[in-house]
Amino acid sequence: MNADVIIVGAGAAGIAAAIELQSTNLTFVILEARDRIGGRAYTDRETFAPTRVDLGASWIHSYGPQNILYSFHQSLKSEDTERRMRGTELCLDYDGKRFSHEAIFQARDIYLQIDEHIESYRSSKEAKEDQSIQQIMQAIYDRLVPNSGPVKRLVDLYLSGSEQYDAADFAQLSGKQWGVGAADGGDFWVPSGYGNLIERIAEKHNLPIELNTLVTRIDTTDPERIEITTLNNSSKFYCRRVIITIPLGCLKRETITFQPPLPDWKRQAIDQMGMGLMNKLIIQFPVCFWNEKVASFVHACNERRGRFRFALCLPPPANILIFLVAGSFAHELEVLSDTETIEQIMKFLRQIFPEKTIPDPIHYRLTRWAHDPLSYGSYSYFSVNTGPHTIELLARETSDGRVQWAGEHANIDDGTHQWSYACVHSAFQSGQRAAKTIRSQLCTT
Ligand SMILES: Cc1cc2nc3c(=O)[nH]c(=O)nc-3n(C[C@H](O)[C@H](O)[C@H](O)COP(=O)(O)OP(=O)(O)OC[C@H]3O[C@@H](n4cnc5c(N)ncnc54)[C@H](O)[C@@H]3O)c2cc1C
Repeated sequence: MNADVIIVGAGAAGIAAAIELQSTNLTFVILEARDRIGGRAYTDRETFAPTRVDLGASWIHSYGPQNILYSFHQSLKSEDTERRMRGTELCLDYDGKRFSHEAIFQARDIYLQIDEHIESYRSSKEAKEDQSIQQIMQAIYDRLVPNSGPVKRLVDLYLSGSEQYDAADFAQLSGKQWGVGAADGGDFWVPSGYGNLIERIAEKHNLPIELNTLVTRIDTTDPERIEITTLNNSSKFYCRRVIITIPLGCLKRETITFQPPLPDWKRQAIDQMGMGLMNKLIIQFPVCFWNEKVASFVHACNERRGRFRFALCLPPPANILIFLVAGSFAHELEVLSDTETIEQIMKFLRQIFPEKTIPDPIHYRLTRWAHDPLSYGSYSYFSVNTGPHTIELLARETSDGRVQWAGEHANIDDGTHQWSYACVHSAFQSGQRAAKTIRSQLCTT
């Protein structure tokens, strides 16, 4: 098959690139390995029906009229009643009790001092060498945080919020990039599912997508045409330009062979940028044994930061708890069986709700994004010695501009406050940018 442009991957980046190409007279097709579109934005409609639950992205970050995905949501939202996640957030100690005001006050103060310390390292010109957040904060942490007790647990809880957001541990995260790329604005929970929204955007545009088509090789040796080999059909695809949107985790594992091999600078950027892990443990109960006005809870623990630290609570009739686990703890859980993980969660729930009789779950779904061969992780993070310059390399074209790169990890910093990475709208923006470049290369008007 021949096309002017082939887009590899039908996640947010691939779909955005295709929509952009529709305004040209170029022929194009998206090749997608899965039997569905959306990639890491995927809504499970079956397990908890009629409730829909996102297994990947669920919030439009920095939402508002400037965010194209929020604009799409507003124009397509017939089935959504607009709402953010409302309700209270509970903050629970390891045994389910509330913290005293005094402990909260003290812990906040210490947390702000640690945060300020990392921030001053980040902005100081002397800090030429990058270090992990763990290294930067160790001394001040040891000095300010008590060895045990509620204040320590609370400080750990506050700190682990950043680890959860970045889907990696402080020992891996770059101190120089602390807070970089976290665009302003609130988070909007897409009630009918972020994956569902992406599907509806694609449907509305009636995009040409070949599902179940795993790309294995991209050959740019011939200057006239690029040859694309797929696993499941003997015929090859030929094109003038290709846009690669497969996840950073797949690029790290070299799931596609490039001929000629990728230049060293590209390979190094792929190797250096971090691929984080965030998993969702979604559990449905026959009854709502928690206060149904509670929208989420955070939990402090004794042993180590960031275990079952955060759960979203969907009220009746859904009766669903969604735990978000990240970093090394998420990796540890991925290798356990479902039964072992559910046992851990039930033990945990019985510990924090000791006065309740908690029934066994009726349905559950546990994601394993690190073992998914079409993502190998959840989303990118700045590891030590990486930064926006690494994203610029990840996004930079190869093969004389015939190969364009997009995806959540390849959204170039445009110098505005709107810039972001590692999220659905960064993927979308990167796809638009790649397609615009091809339009400027191949179209005269
Ligand atoms: C648990 C979790 C929670 C998240 N929460 C949020 C959130 O609340 N808000 C937010 O904005 N972001 C969130 N994210 C991140 C967000 O989901 C991603 O940044 C975004 O969806 C990435 O889009 P993409 O197009 O770059 O990649 P993908 O969506 O991964 O698309 C790439 C596509 O390429 C396909 N592919 C891979 N290899 C091949 C191949 N060889 N041949 C053909 N096709 C291939 C894949 O199947 C996939 O469909 C979350 C992610 C996870 C996992």
